Amino acid sequence: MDTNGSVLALGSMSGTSLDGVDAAMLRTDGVKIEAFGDTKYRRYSGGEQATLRAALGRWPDEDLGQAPDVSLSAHVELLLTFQGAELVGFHGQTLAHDPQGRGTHQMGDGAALAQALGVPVVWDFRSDDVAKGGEGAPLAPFFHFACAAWIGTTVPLCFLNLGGVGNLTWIDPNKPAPEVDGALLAFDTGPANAPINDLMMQRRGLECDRDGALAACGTVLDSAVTKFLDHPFFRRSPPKSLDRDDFATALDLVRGLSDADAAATLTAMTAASVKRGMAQCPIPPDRVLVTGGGRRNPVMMRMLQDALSCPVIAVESVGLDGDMLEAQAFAHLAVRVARGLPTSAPSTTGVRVPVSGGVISTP
Ligand SMILES: Nc1ncnc2c1ncn2[C@@H]1O[C@H](COP(=O)(O)OP(=O)(O)OP(=O)(O)O)[C@@H](O)[C@H]1O
Ligand SMILES: CC(=O)N[C@H]1[C@@H]2OC[C@@H](O2)[C@@H](O)[C@@H]1O[C@H](C)C(=O)O
Repeated sequence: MDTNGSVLALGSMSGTSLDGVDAAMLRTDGVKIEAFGDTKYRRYSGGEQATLRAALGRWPDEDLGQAPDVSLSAHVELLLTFQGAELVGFHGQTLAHDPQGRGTHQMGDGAALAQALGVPVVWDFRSDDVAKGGEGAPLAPFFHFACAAWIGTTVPLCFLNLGGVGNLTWIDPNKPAPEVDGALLAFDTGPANAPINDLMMQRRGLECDRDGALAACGTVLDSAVTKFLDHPFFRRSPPKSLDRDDFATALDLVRGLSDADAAATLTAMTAASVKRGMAQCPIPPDRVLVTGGGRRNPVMMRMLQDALSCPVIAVESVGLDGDMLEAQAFAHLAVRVARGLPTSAPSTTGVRVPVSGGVISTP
């Protein structure tokens, strides 16, 4: 720990798209971002991805096959390549998420990781929040609040993460802390890339609609988008969260369409769900800063810009790294947990009171 209380933390994230592990160093006291550090990515092989995919939807008391070993060894391999970390934030792999039912399951043994790395590890970030009545997600918003301070904004803005699932954070940067009433509103917006990836895999054996190339050739079936928006999720008030496959019905709505029309329609569904979410923000944001893989899809970005009435731009425009923001978030959150600071609040997860989630394991 530095004399000013800041910690060199290493965060890691294995997201719902199951493509690999992101890791990033961050110097922070859990409040202020002092400096961004090294980032690295470790892709899952096809075989590893298939093992993880086979475990999706399973709970800790169910047979997870080789998935825990695959995930842990990928994390150890990647995280050992970093030097100087004083604390690790380990998100793990979400396999199942049902906050109003069975809870939330981020596969990963933080105690074993601490042993392997020889560094304290903060993990299981979401369970406490769920136990106290929260959605357990999204958790990046407390880091988004620190990012808003880092970029020096004085007007409300939004971060939009377009991963497998989409999530939106509205921020009033003039509030003194993220847990204060009115500082944040955060929630999952709907599916983002997951249904598009599933379509591409089913119809073409491809991982994703790279650069929106297929969607760009298609025509949106508006009636399918309207039916999609009929889902009860869109009538719920935020905060609210989703499991990766909660919107499997989206694929049914495009079943009869050509590949290109189906890709275009699923992409339009993502934009339409963000538009719905934006209407739930307290006041319109100055701009929407987009992070996550979806910002690389120009068709998705164009549809979003057409749907929203403020600039929609990638986070790179303000000097942030849209591939690593979630890994950085779990570095930041790890330091908050170590310092006993909250990581979620009623306005981000619906938890009854602000909660400092997470378990700390020492080597
Ligand atoms: N060039 C691209 N063109 C189109 N889509 C892309 C491109 N690059 C990435 N993507 C999409 O982004 C996805 C990966 O996004 P990201 O890494 O943000 O997801 P994640 O972190 O796994 O998910 P989540 O945030 O839901 O946990 C890919 O699966 C793909 O669908
Ligand atoms: C349960 C879970 O892992 N949710 C993820 C998922 O991926 C995006 C969205 O759904 C978000 O709610 C969350 O991840 C980010 C990192 C978060 O907690 O902020």
